[in-house]
Amino acid sequence: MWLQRNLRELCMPIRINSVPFTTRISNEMLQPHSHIITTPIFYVNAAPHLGHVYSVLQADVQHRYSMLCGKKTTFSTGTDEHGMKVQQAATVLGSNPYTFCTAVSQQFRTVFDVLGIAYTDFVRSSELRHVQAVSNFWLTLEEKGYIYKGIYRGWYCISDEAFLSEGQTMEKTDPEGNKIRISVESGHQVHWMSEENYMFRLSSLRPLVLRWLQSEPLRPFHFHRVVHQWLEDELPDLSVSRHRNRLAWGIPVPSDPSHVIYVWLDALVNYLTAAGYSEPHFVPWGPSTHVLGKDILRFHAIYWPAFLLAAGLPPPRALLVHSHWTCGGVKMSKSLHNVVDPIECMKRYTRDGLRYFLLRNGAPERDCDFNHFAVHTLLNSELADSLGGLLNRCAAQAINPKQHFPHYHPASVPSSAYDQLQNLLGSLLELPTVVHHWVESFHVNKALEAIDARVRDTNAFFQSQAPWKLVKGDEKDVAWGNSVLYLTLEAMRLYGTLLQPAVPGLAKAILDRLGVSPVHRTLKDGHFFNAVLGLNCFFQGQSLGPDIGLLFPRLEKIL
Ligand SMILES: Nc1ncnc2c1ncn2[C@@H]1O[C@H](COP(=O)(O)OP(=O)(O)OP(=O)(O)O)[C@@H](O)[C@H]1O
Repeated sequence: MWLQRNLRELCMPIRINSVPFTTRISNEMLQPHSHIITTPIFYVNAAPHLGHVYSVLQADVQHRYSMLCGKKTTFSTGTDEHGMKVQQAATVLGSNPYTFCTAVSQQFRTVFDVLGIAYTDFVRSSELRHVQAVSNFWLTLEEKGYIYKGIYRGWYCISDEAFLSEGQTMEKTDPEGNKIRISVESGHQVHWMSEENYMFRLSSLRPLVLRWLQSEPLRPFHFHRVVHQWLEDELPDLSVSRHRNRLAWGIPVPSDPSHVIYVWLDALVNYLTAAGYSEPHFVPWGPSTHVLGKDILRFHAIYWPAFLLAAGLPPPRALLVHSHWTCGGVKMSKSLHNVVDPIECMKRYTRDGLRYFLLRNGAPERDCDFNHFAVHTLLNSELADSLGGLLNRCAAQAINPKQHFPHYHPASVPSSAYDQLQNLLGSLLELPTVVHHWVESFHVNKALEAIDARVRDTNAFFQSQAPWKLVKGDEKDVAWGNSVLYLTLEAMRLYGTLLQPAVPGLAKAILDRLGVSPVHRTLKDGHFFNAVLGLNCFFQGQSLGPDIGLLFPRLEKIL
């Protein structure tokens, strides 16, 4: 009775960090929206590093989390293969651009596969379907009167493939003592450009882009303010082609092959390519969620919605923006050669170890420095000791000789355990909603932090109730000992379910060890803590799966 009454109270809406949550799994979480999740296509001027892997990993979590909620999502990534930087990199190697791109694109694909990225489409911007999509998109913009021929005079940054106003550049003295101009944002050198090319009427779209921004598509919200500020500054029309004499490696303007299409217009359309834009019966695309680094915010938050609105297509539903991984405080970057190799990291920490570290330590609104000591400390503490330790303790042969989910006995709860049990259950019942809130707001780090905190609480509960002693006691003690085991196994089942998007391999190992069938691994079909809630719980009495040994062996000290 006590527990039933208190659980009713526990199911009331509660507030955490002043964010209102309703407990348990709400219908809103399980709406079967169908939408597309994307990463930017990655520029193939050199092999992938940890920063790229982080971007694609964040998108992978969004995709896998949508599936966990029973939603239909597609997830596209790929490689951006046109432009001056690729042309130059291929020339240096004496290769032709396409051969060069094929090799580097394959490197990206291999890293993503090894990392377990569950993309449903991989777009190469050199593919025919993409070339067709870009050509069709250009023709639509032209038909709707958004393209005209004009003279572009201004600064251009080859490294960022970006046009910059005077105010976005500054003067600097290079190490040889020469005065050069650089981009304020990226620090890369800019050059003066004056040439006739095709222009896009970006300035006329400012009101529509501002209206779209009112729907607050940017997460975290901090980036909304940044974009709003940009839109208040001058917004000149955008040069969207280069003369073929200067850049040959690109998609030709359909009506004028002496020009190639601006690489960012080309690259952004990959999202439409993945949605089938070049197919004859393209159905206007549904809600789109783009994951991107803050360095390419302007292209995604101003140019991309403007292009879409001009073409009569819906602008993105959400832009999930992350910050950068740094090495010694400097952005990890191909051109600076200060990169960390993701394959080496996976050899050292395992695939899920690396996934967990990046997702748990990377924060969307601030840069994060990579160092091996931090990886060791985190993985040993949270995966090996805390999560792995808890699984071992509640599933161990010695304490659970029948190797099953014992029955829960409501009447067995001793009064000395009321408060701890009530607090633990309260936080466990609300955990799916807490995780949902953080994943939706693009704070996967905080979702993992919340799970880790509950794992620690469960360990503390297990330690203080000492079921290994209870199961050897009298009938009442045995009933409570079994209830403690049931609660801990259920908590573990909840963690295994919620961890699937972030660390699919470890989560699978947990759920396999608990004997959870594949159909009960979604949020909808989890039915967590039913026995405590007075509902039918078919996990009671069910056998555990085979022993898996250590979930995550402790890492040796770094020498
Ligand atoms: N250090 C990083 N941390 C997080 N994400 C990154 C990092 N570097 C790149 N990315 C992500 O990958 C995308 C593509 O990056 P890009 O190819 O420009 O990498 P880069 O190493 O900075 O290259 P370059 O040195 O040639 O400018 C970025 O827009 C961003 O989303």
